[in-house]
Amino acid sequence: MSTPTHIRNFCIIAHIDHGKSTLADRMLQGTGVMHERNAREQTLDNMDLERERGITIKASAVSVEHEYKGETYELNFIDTPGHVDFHYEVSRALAACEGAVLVVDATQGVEAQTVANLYKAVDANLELIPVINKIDLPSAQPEERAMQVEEVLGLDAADCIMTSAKTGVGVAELLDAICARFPEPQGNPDAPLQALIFDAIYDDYRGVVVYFRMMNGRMKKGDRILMMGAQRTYQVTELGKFRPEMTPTTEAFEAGDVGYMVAAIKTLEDVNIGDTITLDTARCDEPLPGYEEPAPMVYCDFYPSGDTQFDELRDAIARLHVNDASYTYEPTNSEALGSGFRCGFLGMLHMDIIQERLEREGNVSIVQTAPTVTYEIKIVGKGGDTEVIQITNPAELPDMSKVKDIREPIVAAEIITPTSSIGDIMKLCEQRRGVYKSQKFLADDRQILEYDLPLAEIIYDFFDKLKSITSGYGTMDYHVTGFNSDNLVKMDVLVNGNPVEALSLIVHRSKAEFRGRHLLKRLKEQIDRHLFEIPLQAAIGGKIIARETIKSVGKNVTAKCYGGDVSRKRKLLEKQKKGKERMKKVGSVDIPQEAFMSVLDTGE
Ligand SMILES: Nc1nc2c(ncn2[C@@H]2O[C@H](COP(=O)(O)OP(=O)(O)OP(=O)(O)O)[C@@H](O)[C@H]2O)c(=O)[nH]1
Repeated sequence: MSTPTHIRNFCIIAHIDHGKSTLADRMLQGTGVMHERNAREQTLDNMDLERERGITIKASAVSVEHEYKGETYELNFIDTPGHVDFHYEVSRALAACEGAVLVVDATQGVEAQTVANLYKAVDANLELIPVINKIDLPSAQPEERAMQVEEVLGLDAADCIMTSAKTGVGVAELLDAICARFPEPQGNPDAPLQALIFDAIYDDYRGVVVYFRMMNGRMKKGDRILMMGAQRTYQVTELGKFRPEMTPTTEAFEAGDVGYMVAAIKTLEDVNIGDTITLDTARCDEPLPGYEEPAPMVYCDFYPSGDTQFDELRDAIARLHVNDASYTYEPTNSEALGSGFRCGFLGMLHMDIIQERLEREGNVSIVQTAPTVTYEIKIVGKGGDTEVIQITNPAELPDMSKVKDIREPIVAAEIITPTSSIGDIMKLCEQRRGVYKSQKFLADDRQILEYDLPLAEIIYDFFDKLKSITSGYGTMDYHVTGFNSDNLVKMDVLVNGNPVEALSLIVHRSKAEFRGRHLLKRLKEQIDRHLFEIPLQAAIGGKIIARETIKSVGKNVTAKCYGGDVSRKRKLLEKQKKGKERMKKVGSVDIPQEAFMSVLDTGE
């Protein structure tokens, strides 16, 4: 393997869509790993879902060689996601690197996640190279953006490298700067082995494939290794590099190297991202610091639907968890919906992605319930003592006579918006029970607004609202700071007289009636007419606050096609069949998947 003086480990960070993945691809071409002709677009976004959505979900690693001043350097780089839900992936990537390339779109400038990711890199003590990308675009303002990088981020404007990931301009200069400016990895190859697990995937044939960064010592094929957290030993059967496909090597890995390892690991729990690998025979004293466990913010239930059995869903969830340990799951049982899993996610996009990956990669069909946040509940125990419990499901709320206080998670939000939208954004924040903190002028007629907001008020549609108010220019970053009590109540929803726990939610009292009425309207649209009339009711503590009725329908649903149009009739039947695959029966009423998501539309 290369000597540490000629290794550079770095990651690429940026606000979403500023061009990280495209730039990473260009760098692969620039180092001759891929030829332009046969380059598949976005090589590193290798999940189908990533290509379809045009976003990076998982960090991915690649090793390339680059000639600089007549010498060969090995560059190990990790592409990271930009969306706020995937900050956790970014932090993980940073811990395996000495440097970070910070990409800023020359047409957009510094955005909310540019700032957030920069802070993370600085906290991790990484050297930074700022890059102004997309300079080929007519609206690009590279010099102004470089000045903004200096003024807002405190990095030297003169250090910025101007690139176009589209045309390749500046990419060679960037590769040279990486060799020249990023420090070589520290670490002692003669010390006991310490390797950091920064990612893993499950392969049906080879078991868990572990992605790791060597911090100290050496590792080679045949070594008996110990996973320090799990306290399990394994024999390494394959070591390799990402070029960008996994490519086995027979050489030993040394401090500074990045690669993957196969060791016939079939027990998923034995591999924990952030854990330290050492040699079984010459163990290191201490594991590496590892990662801070990310706290899930949003919870929902997954139930098997259609042909999927509970066991199949459990296996799919456990397997995907190896690759993304940031979601949590535990079995749950609902009277109405049967056996399923209560799962926790880092945000709404994360939840969507996991659900879609489970269906695609795990081949299961899922009915998902409405997402909610965690609540802290102060309850009065037996002898009058108070106790605080956390619930992740409104259905778990204890009897209200015992509840002293309901507290909800609060986030500190940083919103970057054009000055022209500032009034409307403030109105939106106030409507969402936000508390104003500060306002700062940024540059080129934009402002940074800081608000404390209840998480429950922003997870659903806040981001869409922000985008539409600012014609797409507003961006936001946030992190949870704590819990606050407020006038919160639980709202139950009854379908045909049966309370459906999966539809109940905790809302602010001042909004309960409005939300209840709106939710029932949406449910009425989503639930098909049955042979009988279905009353829908929203209630707080037994008191009905809103009601709607779904009228009954005759037996033949196709009757409304007036007999004539055969293709339309067929389409309607097909639609019904498809809908049924993702349906849950509550009492005698079929509730489709969409109905469980009705709460996402707050109507505000
Ligand atoms: N004109 C132009 N377009 C670019 C350039 N770099 C990237 N793009 C385009 O910008 C869009 C976003 O690029 P990505 O590479 O997916 O951005 P990203 O930062 O990886 O996005 P996430 O991974 O989702 O955070 C794509 O449509 C790219 O084709 C560039 O230098 N010039």
